[in-house]
Amino acid sequence: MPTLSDAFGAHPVYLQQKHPDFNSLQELPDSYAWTQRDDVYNPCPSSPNTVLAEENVPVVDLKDPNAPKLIGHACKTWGVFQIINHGIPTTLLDDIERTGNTLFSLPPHQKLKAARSPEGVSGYGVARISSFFQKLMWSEGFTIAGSPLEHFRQLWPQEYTKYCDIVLEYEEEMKKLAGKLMWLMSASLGISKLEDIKWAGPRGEFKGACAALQLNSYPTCPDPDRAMGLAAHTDSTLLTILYQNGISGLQVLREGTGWITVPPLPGGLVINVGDLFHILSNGLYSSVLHRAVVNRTRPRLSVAYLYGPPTSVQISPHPKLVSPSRPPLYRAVTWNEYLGTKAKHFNKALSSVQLCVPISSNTGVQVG
Ligand SMILES: C=C1C[C@]23C[C@@]1(O)CC[C@H]2[C@@]12CCC[C@@](C)(C(=O)O1)[C@H]2[C@@H]3C(=O)O
Ligand SMILES: O=C(O)CCC(=O)C(=O)O
Ligand SMILES: [Fe+2]
Repeated sequence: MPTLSDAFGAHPVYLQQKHPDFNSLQELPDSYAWTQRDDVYNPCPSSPNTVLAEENVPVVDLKDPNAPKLIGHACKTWGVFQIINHGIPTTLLDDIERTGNTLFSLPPHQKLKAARSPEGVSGYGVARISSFFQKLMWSEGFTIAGSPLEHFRQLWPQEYTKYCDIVLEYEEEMKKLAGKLMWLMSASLGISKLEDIKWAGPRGEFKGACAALQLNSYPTCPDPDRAMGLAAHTDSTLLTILYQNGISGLQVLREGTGWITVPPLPGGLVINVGDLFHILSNGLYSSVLHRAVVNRTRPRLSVAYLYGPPTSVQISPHPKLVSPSRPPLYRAVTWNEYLGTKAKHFNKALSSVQLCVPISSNTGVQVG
């Protein structure tokens, strides 16, 4: 079976790998100064700025007996929600945060020893989506797909096993949580039997699921209003579980309203609906457009667990969500194929696999 690491072989991304030492800059270099024109994929250019939210991203307590219903409503109306009481130990969240902080605090030459290659997925570098923009983003990232061992050995020749263990434990816990969320989100669409999702396996544990871990660092910025931490995008995943340290920066686009900040909650995790779940739900749940902004005084760190199916499993609109009045809106794709599409078309990837668009929510369709 192909691995996530094979996804970009056909679509290498050549990026400037050398970052300035962010902390030494007193002024924002022009190459990092974004104007509205640079934010080409922002669908909301007339209100590019944050809206003081009258509405907040829903928060769901996983111990609440009403959680399945609340999750369904959040997915349908927002495409994103936060969870609390999810069972991930705070100590593990602290450990992964410390791992990220230690990694990004290493000297630039050390981090570059673990640089991501143009054809690769894993390693240190600028955001993969940078190639779609003229301006640079005020962030650095480290992607882990498969074992982090070789890269971590380069970063920390003495103590790499300690950090590997933390990453492995974090991935294991995230995988279990992602499986639970998959059932909660699917059940809210009426997909709740084991045989409804074949790749979930005989016990419904989604054992073959694939995932990547993305550590994002957003250093303090001398001119945050003109900088961009991570430009607007949707994740290509089924779902993403995002941990943010105590510092704000994540924003989601609320249709008709604008960019809304998702405040970090102590011990909370943000769940994004990704493009593959959008396809699976036949468009009933939309993947959420999100971005990260930066600030002048407090360095921010986020850790995204990007969760998807086994790379060669075809994801298509679920038969239970398809009817004569609502034919399949998307063609079947594997995650690997879709990552390739995303590497080529970026935010137009979803529409590039669209077969037709609904004219209204319940009636007919229009061929796209
Ligand atoms: C599995 C993956 C999803 C991702 C590409 C990747 O191979 C690993 C990094 C992921 C990430 C994180 C930042 C935003 C994003 C769009 C990107 O450029 O790299 C996502 C990718 C994605 O979801 O498509
Ligand atoms: O840093 C954040 O809040 C967002 C990160 C993100 O969107 C990603 O890693 O895909
Ligand atoms: Fe994202």
